[in-house]
Amino acid sequence: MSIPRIDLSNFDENYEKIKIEIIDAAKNAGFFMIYNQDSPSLETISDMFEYSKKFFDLPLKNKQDIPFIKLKNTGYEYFSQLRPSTLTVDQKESIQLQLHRQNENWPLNDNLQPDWSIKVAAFIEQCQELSMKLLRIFAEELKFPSNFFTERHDITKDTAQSTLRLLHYFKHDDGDDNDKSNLWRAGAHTDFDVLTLLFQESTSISDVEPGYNGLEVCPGRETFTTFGIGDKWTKVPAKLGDIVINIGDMLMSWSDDQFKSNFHRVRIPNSNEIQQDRYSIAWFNQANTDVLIQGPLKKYPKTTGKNFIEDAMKRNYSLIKSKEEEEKKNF
Ligand SMILES: O=C(O)CCC(=O)C(=O)O
Ligand SMILES: [Fe+2]
Repeated sequence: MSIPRIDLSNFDENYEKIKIEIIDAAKNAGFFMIYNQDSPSLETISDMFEYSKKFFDLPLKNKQDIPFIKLKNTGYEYFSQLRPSTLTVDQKESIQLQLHRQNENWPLNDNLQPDWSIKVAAFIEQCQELSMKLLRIFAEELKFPSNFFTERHDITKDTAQSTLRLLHYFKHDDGDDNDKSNLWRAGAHTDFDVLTLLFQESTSISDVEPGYNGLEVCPGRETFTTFGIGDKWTKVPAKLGDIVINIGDMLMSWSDDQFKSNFHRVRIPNSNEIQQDRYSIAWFNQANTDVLIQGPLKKYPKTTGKNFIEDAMKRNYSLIKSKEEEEKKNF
């Protein structure tokens, strides 16, 4: 299966055509790529990767000054994200940033400030604006008012849950001959959120460079409750400027499973491939904590933005526990 690539140029004039392409992609692949959006520009995206690297280049102890707070989904983590699909931790470090927590849990390091926070905040606002343009399409398809999702994703309120995540996957040592067969940059998972915008990096927009690749998606998931993992994976080449969009579990539920939240993963390059660090940036749109979530067909019981995320975390945790038990038995 190929991943649809959708041209967003002249968005207002081409709205109806773009809408058809996006809805088709959301109902089938669950993933698509967009390009030629007004904003963020290629230059802004490329600058964001430099700001991201500036942060990750800080000494570990400085990064750890911004602790990861699970329930707030904010802060810095280092080799700590355990995936139910693999029972191993992702080979990465990442920081999650929310606009309304700028004075609470953002890096204040002198090497970054003053412009780091200003640039990151401006980027968040651009991601938000682009996301709301896309979510209008989903709202209309579900016969909700056009601004339905915009009103429910207010990132200026204290109840906001949307998050920018800067990710850095470490380059593996050539000399390291430990078994990597079950190690992943990001183990297979679906996203909990409504809609994810994922920015990948390449040094040139025309050439795809194998060293930055690794993202793979698995289309064809039927329902978010099964945790079923298919085995046909499609490669999504890294290309600066192509924004990868995926539907998350929250929108799948909100659409009574019409839009598909699909599994994806990031693999470690094989020994015969170029070895290099990988950086990516994700913007996760999540409804405010107090928003009521239920699809037009009422397929699932009504829940709130807060409970939806907490339940997803609990489900993940219990899946890890039951898989660990199973492995112990088989040992
Ligand atoms: O880095 C990537 O390409 C994917 C990241 C991802 O899927 C996630 O953080 O949810
Ligand atoms: Fe993801």
